Amino acid sequence: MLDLLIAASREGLMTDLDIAEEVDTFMFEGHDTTAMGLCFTLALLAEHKDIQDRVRNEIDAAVQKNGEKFSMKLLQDLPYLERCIKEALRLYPSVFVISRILGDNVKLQSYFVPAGTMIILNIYLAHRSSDFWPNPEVFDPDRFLPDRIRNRHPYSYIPFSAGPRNCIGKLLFYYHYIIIIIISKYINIIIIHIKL
Ligand code: HEM
Repeated sequence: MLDLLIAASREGLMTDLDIAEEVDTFMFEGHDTTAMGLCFTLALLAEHKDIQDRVRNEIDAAVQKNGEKFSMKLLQDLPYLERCIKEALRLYPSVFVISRILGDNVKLQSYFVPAGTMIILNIYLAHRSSDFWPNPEVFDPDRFLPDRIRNRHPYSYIPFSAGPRNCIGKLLFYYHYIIIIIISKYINIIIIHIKL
């Protein structure tokens, strides 16, 4: 990736500042988000032993079904784990606020918001709003069962933002998580409370 950016700069297509901004985007949008989300997912599994056991059983069954081979097919055959990851990102969205500057005037119910206004979108609050989520504070992966998401507001769950500038890494992160959780299946995930 860096090689491509440097090659583009040699052709005069990018400045050093452009390259620094791209590196910054990938370090923070790509690395920090994934690392934080994974920590929260593992912490939630540690706190909910019953759910952790169900994940472990699902992985065991899928590994056996796939002839003990670790393949893309195996990674796509773990619907309960997928729901756990989605639910962890609902409770702890790694990017909890985003902002936009309005290009046009917007009418929001009785509010008129003029072009040029900076809008702050609080993803954390949307994900914990009881308008969209019954018992919003509870870790319940089955909220993401197909028949329970069918009528959900399309913007009530936006850990990867939405629209043209949404996250380009939203599938890549998923496979990182699954692989790490499959590996950690072989250990018991527990939380150690350290008193400082
Ligand atoms: C749990 C993991 C991740 C979360 C929660 C996440 C979340 C987000 C969010 C909310 C945005 C939109 C920011 C905005 O609208 O202002 C975004 C953008 C972006 N993400 Fe991710 N991300 C994750 C993983 C990744 C990974 C693994 C990569 C890279 C491989 C990545 C690369 C990017 C890039 C380049 C953008 C900017 C897209 C643009 O501005 O057009 N993200 N991400």
